[in-house]
Amino acid sequence: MIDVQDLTIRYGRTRAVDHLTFTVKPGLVTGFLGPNGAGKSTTMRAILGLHTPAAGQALIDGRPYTALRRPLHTMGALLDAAAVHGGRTARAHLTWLARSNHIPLRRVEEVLDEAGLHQAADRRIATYSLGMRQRLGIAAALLGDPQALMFDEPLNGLDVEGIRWIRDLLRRLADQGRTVLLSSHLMNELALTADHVIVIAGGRLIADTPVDALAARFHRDVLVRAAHPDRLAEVLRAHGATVTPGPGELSVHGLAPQTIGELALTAQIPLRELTPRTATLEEAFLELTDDHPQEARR
Ligand SMILES: Nc1ncnc2c1ncn2[C@@H]1O[C@H](COP(=O)(O)OP(=O)(O)OP(=O)(O)O)[C@@H](O)[C@H]1O
Repeated sequence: MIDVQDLTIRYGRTRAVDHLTFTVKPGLVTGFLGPNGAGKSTTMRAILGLHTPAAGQALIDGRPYTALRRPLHTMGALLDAAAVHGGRTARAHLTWLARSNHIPLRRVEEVLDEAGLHQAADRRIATYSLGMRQRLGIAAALLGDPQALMFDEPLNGLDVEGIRWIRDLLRRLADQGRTVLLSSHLMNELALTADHVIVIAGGRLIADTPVDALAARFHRDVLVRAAHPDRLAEVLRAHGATVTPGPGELSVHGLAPQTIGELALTAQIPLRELTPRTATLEEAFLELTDDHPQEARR
């Protein structure tokens, strides 16, 4: 469990994170979303104790990261895939990490396998693509077999196969009951990956919701095509709907598709199309951040 409580982080006069509160629960993949500069990386660094908050705190299983006795066994993190020594091989890097954290060396082979890096394990990291570095960073995060995992923009630089790999891995980790938090500025990419999303803009929380509920909340209207649109519009309005006629179609707000169908049947008006329209997650996200223009811009 990751608990962010009233967290405020300043860079000089900029408040990068502003009284932010949320909880990341075990057993779910939680997406951490926000436009560039929203404060995601700053929050993640603060969770790892790399920033001193101006107010509030971030706890992992009830303790600040810096107070964890065996941090790599409790929380694994990938913040910046480029931040590894290019002259080393992946195996040497992981071996050094394992040795310095009292982790059995067999874990090195296990995480190399998990990350699909076995064949490249003895190559210098400098020769790795960004996607391979992401895999190595994830392998390092998994090394201590931690209950909580946090990845900053792990989908960046991955090809289609890499994205599928990471989706499966995150799902497996969550199904094992672990706490999984990953950030992204790309809503639609996360839609297929996350169960729950926390959305921030300008360092403030703007949504903390299951992914499905977010899409449902941005339910738009029902598109209706009918044999007698004018007559149907009258019927629907009489039942409380707001109807906006368009070329050959009606946009209906305020009535469920099922009700519209039943009313049309009763009025003996043949329907040709009845389509509920929801915003894509990307549109929902833009709408959310548009509600907070001053924050999103800052
Ligand atoms: N070292 C720093 N010094 C000063 N300001 C910073 C520093 N790092 C980040 N900021 C500012 O803090 C705010 C939050 O940045 P942060 O990197 O946490 O956002 P983010 O959501 O991770 O965005 P991105 O996806 O672009 O990394 C931004 O306004 C950014 O310009």
